[in-house]
Amino acid sequence: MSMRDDKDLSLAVEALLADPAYARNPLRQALDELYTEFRNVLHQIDRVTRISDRYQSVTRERTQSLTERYQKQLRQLEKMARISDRYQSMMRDLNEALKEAATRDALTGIGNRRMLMDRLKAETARAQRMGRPLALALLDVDRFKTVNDAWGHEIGDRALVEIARAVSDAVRDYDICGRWGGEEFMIIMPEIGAREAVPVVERVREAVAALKVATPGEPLSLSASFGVTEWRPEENISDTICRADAAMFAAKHAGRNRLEVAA
Ligand SMILES: Nc1nc2c(ncn2[C@@H]2O[C@H](COP(=O)(O)OP(=O)(O)OP(=O)(O)O)[C@@H](O)[C@H]2O)c(=O)[nH]1
Repeated sequence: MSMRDDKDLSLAVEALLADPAYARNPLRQALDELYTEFRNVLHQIDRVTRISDRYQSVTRERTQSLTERYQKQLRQLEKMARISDRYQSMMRDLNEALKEAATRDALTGIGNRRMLMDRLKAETARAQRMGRPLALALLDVDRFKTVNDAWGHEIGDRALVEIARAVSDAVRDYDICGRWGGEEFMIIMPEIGAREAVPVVERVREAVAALKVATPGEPLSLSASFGVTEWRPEENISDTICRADAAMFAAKHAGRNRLEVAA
């Protein structure tokens, strides 16, 4: 029954009940009771409808606010994930830079003593595993104190930079060179023994001797003494280094600008 029918029926029933002509009609009492019951039912339906509407609107609001909160948290999480990604990539770059700084010599730009030690460990392990030889050379610049004394520390530094470049350029692609400390450099030569290392080191010696470092006066010539040896299977790397050092001192005593081999 539509709202309109409902209203018309109510009006009709009320008119019938109010009409004195039907006051004694035996059906009037039953109609009155039925009508009262009908009004009560209508009233209850109305209440239930209003409660249901209110419940629906509360539920809608709650769902909406939950969705909003969820979206907000999602946005915050996305932002945090972006920040974390950026932070991680910064940490990676920083790590790389630190690693680079920790293994590079600040003055000459070639590897430092730490890099040399790392590579020595790796190369001896590899030589041991593959049963291959490994040669090592130590280079000490001759009378370097006189360079500093005559031209000052700055020109001394420039000379070291040029020596580092000359050594790097003269060795083979797969050789490893670095600054061992002060005016000392090391060359690690995988896959060859001391005897085969001689021409390589001789080339390095000639390259250093050919350098002409600019000074306010005459260009400065330099030379270096070399000790060459090879790693013996099973031996500790510090023993190999000691042997190369002793050979280098022998080269100094023999007149400098030369190499000595300790097989
Ligand atoms: N300019 C400069 N000089 C350095 C550096 N590191 C070490 N030296 C200098 O290198 C010189 C090494 O001198 P010595 O060990 O006495 O030996 P040398 O004069 O080279 O003589 P021999 O080794 O006997 O041929 C010292 O004067 C150090 O101050 C550096 O980074 N820059």
